[in-house]
Amino acid sequence: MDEPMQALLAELYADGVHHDAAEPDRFLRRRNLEPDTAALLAQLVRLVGARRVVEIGTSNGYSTIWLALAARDVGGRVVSVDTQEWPGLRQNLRRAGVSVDLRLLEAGAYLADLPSGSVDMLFLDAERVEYASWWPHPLRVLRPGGVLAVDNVLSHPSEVADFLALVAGDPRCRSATVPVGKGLSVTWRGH
Ligand SMILES: C[S@@+](CC[C@H](N)C(=O)[O-])C[C@H]1O[C@@H](n2cnc3c(N)ncnc32)[C@H](O)[C@@H]1O
Repeated sequence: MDEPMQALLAELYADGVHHDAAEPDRFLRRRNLEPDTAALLAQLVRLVGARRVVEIGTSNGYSTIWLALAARDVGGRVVSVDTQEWPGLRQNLRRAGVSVDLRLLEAGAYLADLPSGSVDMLFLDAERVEYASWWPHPLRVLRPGGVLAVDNVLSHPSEVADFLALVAGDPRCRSATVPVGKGLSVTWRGH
């Protein structure tokens, strides 16, 4: 990544931390991904060669930019889903020079409508307690060999426990928790 892009991402992240510290309402905080987690996620996109990347939880586009840069490296694209469009989102994507397919939808409904096996990498970063209610679609939409990544599994274990138990109960899944940022669960979906 070149220096101007590194500087833009550092600026967005610092601005988000500053914004969130002054915002008492959790639902109005940007809650951007930690930079180390974002870097790992982006590298997974490249390693997997994930051309069809879906992100659940766009916020103002911080993690989306990381994912879109990586997807572009492997000739892919990102669809990012959120129930609302956050101030500054389109401007941030424009500044980063990335093109992303934005969907203003409830994620459970979006995933339920996707064809089976149509996604190479799915990243969940939304309201964690809702994930289990989206089952089986988060796994169904992944192609064999695809990857499911879930943030906050160490910071909010009880909120993701039901969902991770569903994943663990599927014999096709091989999962690992990476102690980066707030804890990233990474699952490989086998055949
Ligand atoms: C933690 S923030 C996402 C942060 C973002 N990934 C980043 O790193 O910049 C969570 C986002 O999920 C969205 N969200 C919450 N529940 C959702 C749902 N059911 N469907 C789609 N988006 C949802 C919220 O509006 C919010 O923007």
